[in-house]
Amino acid sequence: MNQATDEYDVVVLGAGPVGENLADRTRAAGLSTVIVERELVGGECSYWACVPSKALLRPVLARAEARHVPGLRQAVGGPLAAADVLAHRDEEVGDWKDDGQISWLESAGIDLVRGHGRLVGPRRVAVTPAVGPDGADASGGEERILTARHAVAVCTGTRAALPDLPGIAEARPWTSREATSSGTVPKRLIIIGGGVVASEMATAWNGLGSRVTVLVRGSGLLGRIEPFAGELVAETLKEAGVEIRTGTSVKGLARPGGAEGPVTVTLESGERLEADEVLFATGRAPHTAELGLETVGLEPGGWLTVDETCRVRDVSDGWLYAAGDVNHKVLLTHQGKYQARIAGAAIGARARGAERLDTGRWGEYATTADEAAVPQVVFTDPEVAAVGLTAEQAEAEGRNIRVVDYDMGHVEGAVLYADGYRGRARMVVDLDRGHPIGVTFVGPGVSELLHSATVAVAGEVPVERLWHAVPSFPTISEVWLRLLETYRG
Ligand SMILES: Cc1cc2nc3c(=O)[nH]c(=O)nc-3n(C[C@H](O)[C@H](O)[C@H](O)COP(=O)(O)OP(=O)(O)OC[C@H]3O[C@@H](n4cnc5c(N)ncnc54)[C@H](O)[C@@H]3O)c2cc1C
Ligand SMILES: NC(=O)c1ccc[n+]([C@@H]2O[C@H](COP(=O)([O-])OP(=O)(O)OC[C@H]3O[C@@H](n4cnc5c(N)ncnc54)[C@H](O)[C@@H]3O)[C@@H](O)[C@H]2O)c1
Repeated sequence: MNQATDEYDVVVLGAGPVGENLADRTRAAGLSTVIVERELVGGECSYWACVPSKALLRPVLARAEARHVPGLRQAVGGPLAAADVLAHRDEEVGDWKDDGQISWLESAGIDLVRGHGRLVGPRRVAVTPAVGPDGADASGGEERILTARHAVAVCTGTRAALPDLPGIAEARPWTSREATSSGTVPKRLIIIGGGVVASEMATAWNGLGSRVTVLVRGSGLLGRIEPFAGELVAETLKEAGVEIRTGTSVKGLARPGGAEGPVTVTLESGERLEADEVLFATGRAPHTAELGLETVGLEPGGWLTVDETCRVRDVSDGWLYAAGDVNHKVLLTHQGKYQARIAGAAIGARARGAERLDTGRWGEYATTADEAAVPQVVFTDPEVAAVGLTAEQAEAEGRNIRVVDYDMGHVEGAVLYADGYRGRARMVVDLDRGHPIGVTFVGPGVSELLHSATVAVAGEVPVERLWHAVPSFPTISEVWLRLLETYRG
């Protein structure tokens, strides 16, 4: 194999949203930057995760809301036009082609090398030909060595983690990839898992016409969020016809009739369930097994542990960074992009010779929000929007807290938004610090409310000052006023 060598200031591995943002920031800092991608520029998020899932969910949620608006509900009683929804999803992912993203890379002055990248010693990356999504060798056939004067940033993301169950390979289960890219609606779909992917995909495919059964190992949905959120989502899913079985474990799978035949799932109890497809929504595993980590003294296959600037710990000279899903701090696109902005700026500052960076709490070069103020919207019916700590997490940290709950069905803006509005809000206040450290909303239309809570939590806005942040009448945001009134008594 031929070998070509190129030198850059920064080499970024993985062109998902995080790699793209990191490369953008190092370019903005005046550093020559190359990005290596083995599949599609734009990453999992653009083609098999955030974007297609939300394209599938939008009509489902819009219809659910419209069904609660008097005068409108009669117009939206029928089924969704599934073929149109799937076609729109295909458009949103650019038919799984990355031309648009490539022109953006060019406009930003970032070089692209297609292929599988792996470390071959400190500051050195080998890129080997990768098979592109259309089956073609996408790298031009030669191995390239890229050397980095200042930094290598690993932004290689994750893949779906599958449990080791008898028959799982032969059963060819769906992962998040098939669940977000399927061109047909299965008649019967079993979903294994009770987290975010399971809840969103149950909402989407049930809305598109599948008969959905969700098998949850634990006691309910959305275990990392305030319990009332998962409870209301489960209640609404059940009302929409989804079967949810909690405390249920799977012990094996089979697809005896081959690819076209149904799949059988055997439960620990011995009961067998049949479906046309089975989706495993059982978490993520990092893309670090074939990254050459052993050549720089790190264990391959695990999550990369980083400091507050996203610099990988235990690598001498501090030239290796890891941002986004791969460092396991927070598996969310917006938070990975936040890490990318901070890591990119830190790489730039260090390349300019800065000796001490402000990495203190909320400092310019510290990813403090990863610990204190992570926002997340779950696009279920109803939506869930949460930032910061749950009451349980705050108590586990030993915080002196007060928890304030409010039934959003009593907020005039919510009453006008949807007939029979069901929703709840919770604010967790740190009594020693005097500001909210966690806020959770569940209810129709709450996603756009979340940023107000994120500003309050990240800004550490005192409760007394929030009293002067007047929400408009009659919006759902008046829930803030009700929470504050309840807090004050
Ligand atoms: C179904 C689903 C829905 C989601 N919805 C949301 C949502 O609504 N909002 C949200 O914030 N988050 C959502 N997420 C999470 C989100 O997708 C991830 O947090 C995000 O994609 C992480 O970005 P990343 O750039 O770190 O990794 P990725 O998006 O995974 O990108 C990594 C890139 O690196 C490439 N790569 C890997 N190894 C190599 C290598 N050795 N050489 C070259 N290239 C390599 C991959 O091909 C890929 O393009 C969702 C996840 C799933 C599964
Ligand atoms: N809207 C959003 O923000 C959004 C949407 C989708 C995904 N995501 C992100 O993607 C990540 C992955 O989502 P996910 O739902 O796959 O993971 P998750 O960690 O949220 O949930 C995994 C679920 O699978 C269960 N599970 C794990 N192993 C199992 C097994 N062997 N058998 C049965 N159940 C098992 C867990 O108990 C849990 O309920 C999340 O961290 C999430 O932040 C975000």
